[in-house]
Amino acid sequence: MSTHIGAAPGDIAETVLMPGDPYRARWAAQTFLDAPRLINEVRGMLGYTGTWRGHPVTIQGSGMGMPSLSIYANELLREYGAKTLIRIGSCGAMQEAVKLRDVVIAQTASAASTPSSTIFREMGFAPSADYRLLAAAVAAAEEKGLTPHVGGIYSSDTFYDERADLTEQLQRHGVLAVEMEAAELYTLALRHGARALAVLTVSDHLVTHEALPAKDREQSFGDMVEIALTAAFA
Ligand SMILES: O=P(O)(O)O[C@H]1O[C@H](CO)[C@@H](O)[C@H]1O
Ligand SMILES: O=c1cc[nH]c(=O)[nH]1
Repeated sequence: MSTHIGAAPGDIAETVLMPGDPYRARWAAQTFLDAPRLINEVRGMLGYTGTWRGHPVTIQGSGMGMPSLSIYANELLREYGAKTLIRIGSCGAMQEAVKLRDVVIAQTASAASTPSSTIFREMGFAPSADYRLLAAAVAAAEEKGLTPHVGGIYSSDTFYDERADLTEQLQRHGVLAVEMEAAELYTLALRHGARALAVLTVSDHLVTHEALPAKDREQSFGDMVEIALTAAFA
């Protein structure tokens, strides 16, 4: 057990999928894993371990925002020996060409600050995905007949953003989508010699103002789960 995860040491796989929503963790485990079993419910942050095509996989909720993700990712990396962490999250599209329900694969994640920012002092560190995982995820998406958007995303500290000027600058620089965890996940994985990637589905649109209901965010983003699983074992 770690401070925030109640699993026994051998109960967590080296490959961990991390949705923000603990109920998405439950849905994904029950839908895509064989013999999923609950391995964590501390604070209601559900985690399940099962197998996918014979490979052990854990799906553990991260909560919303980088401080919460940082707690779970740190404990998974330091105390449970996780080696591959793939975020499966929702996001808000920032470009007109990125449509509702499209898949976004994050090559880089820009942030104004992360829980790791203080250790870099004056340095603007560039959190980036593991290249081979990224390439495998793109191939897996294309194999499914999808055309994923691949590029930079923005990991924000706010869902209800008040910085229209910042959004505009990020859009000018081609940022595809906004979410709230990937930059810290990438930074922690790089620090601990692990692989990380964020495979996202568009649930909101910052240009058209479309938005999907909560149930859809929890239970309808199956493509990104299958892409993440396929990439992890490619
Ligand atoms: O759907 P999840 O994975 O939680 O991700 C996105 O949704 C939450 C905000 O609604 C934030 O956590 C953001 O990153
Ligand atoms: O951070 C997020 C996540 C989903 N949708 C958004 O608009 N922002």
